[in-house]
Amino acid sequence: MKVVVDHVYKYYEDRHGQQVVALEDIGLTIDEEEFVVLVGPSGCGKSTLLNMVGGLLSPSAGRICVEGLAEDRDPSIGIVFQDVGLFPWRTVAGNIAFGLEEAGLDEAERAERVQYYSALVGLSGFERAYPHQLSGGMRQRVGIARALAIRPDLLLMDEPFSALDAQTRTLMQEELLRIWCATRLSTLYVTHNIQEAVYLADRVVVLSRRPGRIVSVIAIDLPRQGRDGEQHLARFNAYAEQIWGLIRKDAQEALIEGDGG
Ligand SMILES: Nc1ncnc2c1ncn2[C@@H]1O[C@H](COP(=O)(O)OP(=O)(O)OP(=O)(O)O)[C@@H](O)[C@H]1O
Repeated sequence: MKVVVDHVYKYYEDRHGQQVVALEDIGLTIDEEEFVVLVGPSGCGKSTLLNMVGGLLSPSAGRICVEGLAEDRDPSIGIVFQDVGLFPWRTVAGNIAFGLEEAGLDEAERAERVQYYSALVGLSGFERAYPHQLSGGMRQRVGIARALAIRPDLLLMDEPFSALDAQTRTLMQEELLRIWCATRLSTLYVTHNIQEAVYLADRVVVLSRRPGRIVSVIAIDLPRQGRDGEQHLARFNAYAEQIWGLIRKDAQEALIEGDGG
């Protein structure tokens, strides 16, 4: 499935009732089996754009549509947020099965999917554990399994690893890449972290400070496996520097003026 974001604007009202332009004239596609990463300074509208693609917010102007769905139906969308929002009273299996119950799958099919997706995210053996018994990285794995278990047409991830410590984060990026290669879902991923963007993306979309506009779209022409290894280090770093060069001034200004709050 392909997502087309066509001349999209988003306006908010600030606390004085003034109209604020959060996003301006956004044009973007997420192709079939493509991993697109959004980066930009704090408050540039990354989450707003992701939420609009996910249908949680409406554009103020412009349109977002999908192409290439086999049947005439609304797309199904899996979402993973930074705060994974597991139900504390449900086990890992119960959390993964939640969307499947909503979708009316019978018990046998639910059990099969729970088993498959627990294994895919590396949680086999933890199906009966409760969220409080898991580490932060494991909770994110549950969130990913829950999002994938509904077999979505599109995967949206909003800073899913930003609350994790640096080492766990690195491991989870590797895990995500492995999982993504197994599913190859069209994915939109938001992050502040430029290394993470270069590591994961087919294309990195750089947004400017408010009003958020697309400053640049950078195709990462590196192999998926071993992308950050010795062999590709110089090019990996060159991409990261290029992106940081595009964001740096805006990020400094956002820091001083306190955007995003
Ligand atoms: N409900 C709202 N009402 C008013 N303004 C809002 C609302 N939601 C977001 N904004 C403003 O719109 C802009 C974009 O917010 P958004 O959260 O999408 O940015 P972001 O790039 O995801 O930020 P961050 O990187 O800090 O998470 C910000 O200036 C924010 O303050």
